[in-house]
Amino acid sequence: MLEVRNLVFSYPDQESPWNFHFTVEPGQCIAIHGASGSGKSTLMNLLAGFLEPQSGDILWQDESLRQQAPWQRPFTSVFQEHNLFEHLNVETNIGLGIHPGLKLTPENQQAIEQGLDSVGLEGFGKRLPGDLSGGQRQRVALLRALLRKKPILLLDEPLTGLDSEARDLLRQLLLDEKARGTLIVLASHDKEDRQLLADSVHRL
Ligand SMILES: Nc1ncnc2c1ncn2[C@@H]1O[C@H](COP(=O)(O)OP(=O)(O)OP(=O)(O)O)[C@@H](O)[C@H]1O
Repeated sequence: MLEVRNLVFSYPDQESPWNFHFTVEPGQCIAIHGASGSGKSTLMNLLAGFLEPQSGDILWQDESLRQQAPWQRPFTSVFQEHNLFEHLNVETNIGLGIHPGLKLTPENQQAIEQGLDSVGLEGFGKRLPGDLSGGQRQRVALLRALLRKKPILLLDEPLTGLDSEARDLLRQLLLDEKARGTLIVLASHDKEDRQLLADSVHRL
């Protein structure tokens, strides 16, 4: 279980701090719902370890993550910026997610190829991110996150701006991922995404 226990955080000069508190089981999706500026991305950054809370704790399988660096935590994330390396092709960007030293096995290579097919990007492996559309970059970032095989996916508006075909494809991919036991924390403005994917909603 993922337990976010009274996680208190405020930016300097902020009047009232956030206090995030919820639990989620493996294989379930919690949607983080709130107006623009309500703190969804802030919560994602606290979970991922990019921001330090003032108090409270994050527990995964009863173990505190507070002292763990971002790379040690059980999360993989797709944030709005996508963070693709512009000078490296799609395959290499995804490969770096699987193995930071790019020591990829033939099985890894095959998973990348099959993964590109599954997100509708067959044959795009050798392209540079600059030669992709926004929606295609988004799919590469999501595939990279999925292939890292971490137990928890942090998704900040992962399907925004995609056409309906790509959206349906990725929604199904996320449902499959849940069925495999992956826990998903999803920040989304989209009501349909929340209805389709989420088992619970945390309102900010
Ligand atoms: N580094 C920062 N320093 C001070 N205030 C910040 C900082 N980053 C974000 N904020 C403020 O914190 C609030 C929450 O921001 P956050 O990005 O978490 O909201 P959000 O719910 O993800 O919004 P959106 O839906 O528009 O992406 C906003 O009022 C924002 O201006």
